Amino acid sequence: MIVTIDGVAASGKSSVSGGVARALGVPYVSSGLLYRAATLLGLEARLDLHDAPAVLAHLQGHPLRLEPLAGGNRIWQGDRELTGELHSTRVDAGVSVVAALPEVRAWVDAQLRALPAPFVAEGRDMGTAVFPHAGAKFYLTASPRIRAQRRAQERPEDVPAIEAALVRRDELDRVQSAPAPDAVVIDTGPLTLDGVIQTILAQLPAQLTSA
Ligand SMILES: Nc1ncnc2c1ncn2[C@@H]1O[C@H](COP(=O)(O)OP(=O)(O)O)[C@@H](O)[C@H]1O
Ligand SMILES: Nc1ccn([C@@H]2O[C@H](COP(=O)(O)OP(=O)(O)O)[C@@H](O)[C@H]2O)c(=O)n1
Repeated sequence: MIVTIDGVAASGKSSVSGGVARALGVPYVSSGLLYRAATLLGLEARLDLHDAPAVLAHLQGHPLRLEPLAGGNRIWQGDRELTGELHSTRVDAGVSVVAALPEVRAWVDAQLRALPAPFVAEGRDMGTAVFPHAGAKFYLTASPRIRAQRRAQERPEDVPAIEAALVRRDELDRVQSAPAPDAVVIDTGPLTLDGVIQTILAQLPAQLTSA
């Protein structure tokens, strides 16, 4: 059983996926961490992030391991844990460039498809490209201002700067970030985190919640 939760930047995907996954007793899978880790490695190696062969060769030489736990995902390169370094402003600024490289997307998709189900998968294209046969699909939205206000709790910049960066990233991510035709779209703006989680749980097919 796979449930997909896609959506725009800072719409609540990872917090909501964690809550849904805990309620179902399964792990969640944060696909964005793989793109973020690929970006961090590329920045550290001073690669041109537009250079697909260079980024891919570097990834193949420095394999990443995603640990999809219900309580929060962790990601490793060899013995080094990268998780705490992935939500910086510099990774935010570079990640959409790396995520636009088809070779990197194919590499990430292969990592994700190798994970053992059941799980909740969150990202941009979980319900469209990666797991089109998922048992239930959701897509989260909220206005840029609300998302920036939420993210301001986690970043040093002020709300207008965060909002501008989110809008720019939404634009760069637009190609791979569209709701699946069979996804339920949820505007999280007027809802609490728990409200979003309960909305999703209430819409899951009975066979998923009893599995
Ligand atoms: N519906 C909501 N109401 C209030 N805060 C929320 C809601 N959803 C998410 N948040 C908060 O917004 C921030 C961004 O959420 P996060 O799960 O990291 O989003 P994403 O994975 O889409 O980037 C977190 O601080 C989270 O607690
Ligand atoms: N399935 C995915 C997940 C993330 N991404 C890319 O990775 C970036 C970071 O995604 P994320 O989900 O960790 O971060 P937020 O957008 O939630 O801040 C996105 O801006 C996309 O460029 C993607 O292209 N496809």
